[in-house]
Amino acid sequence: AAESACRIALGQVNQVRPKPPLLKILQAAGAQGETFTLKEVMHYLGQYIMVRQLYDKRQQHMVHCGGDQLGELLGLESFSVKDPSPVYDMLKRNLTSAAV
Ligand SMILES: C[C@@H](c1ccc(Cl)cc1)n1cnc(-c2ccccc2)c1-c1c(C(=O)NCCN2CCN(C3CCCCC3)CC2)[nH]c2cc(Cl)ccc12
Repeated sequence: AAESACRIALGQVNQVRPKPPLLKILQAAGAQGETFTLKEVMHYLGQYIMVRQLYDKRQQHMVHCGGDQLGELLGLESFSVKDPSPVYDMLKRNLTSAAV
């Protein structure tokens, strides 16, 4: 109890550890370190899409990731940011809890 309270105090909880293929993508978007909050993972994935210009300039909610490492991880050619489920499924496969 004391230790978990300490972790909460230090903001250690809800950190996740991306697996290597996902970590590489986050680092390409400027991420430092090996554990992140889910919010940070989403931020860096968004940055990655922007930097790699993977979003459709005309339909800006569409992401065309076929041929990119992101598409490999998602197992998709394209997806809409309006339907985050494929991204959450990918994160379930590529994040481990860093709590321990
Ligand atoms: C709600 C949020 C979201 C977040 C998670 C999910 Cl699974 C879906 C949706 N979202 C809404 N549009 C986007 C987006 C759209 C196009 C290009 C880049 C990001 C995002 C994404 C963010 C993000 O951190 N978003 C901050 C504000 N965004 C507004 C859109 N802005 C751009 C839109 C295209 C034109 C340039 C600005 C960038 C900042 N992170 C993501 C990561 C992925 Cl795997 C997919 C999409 C996003």
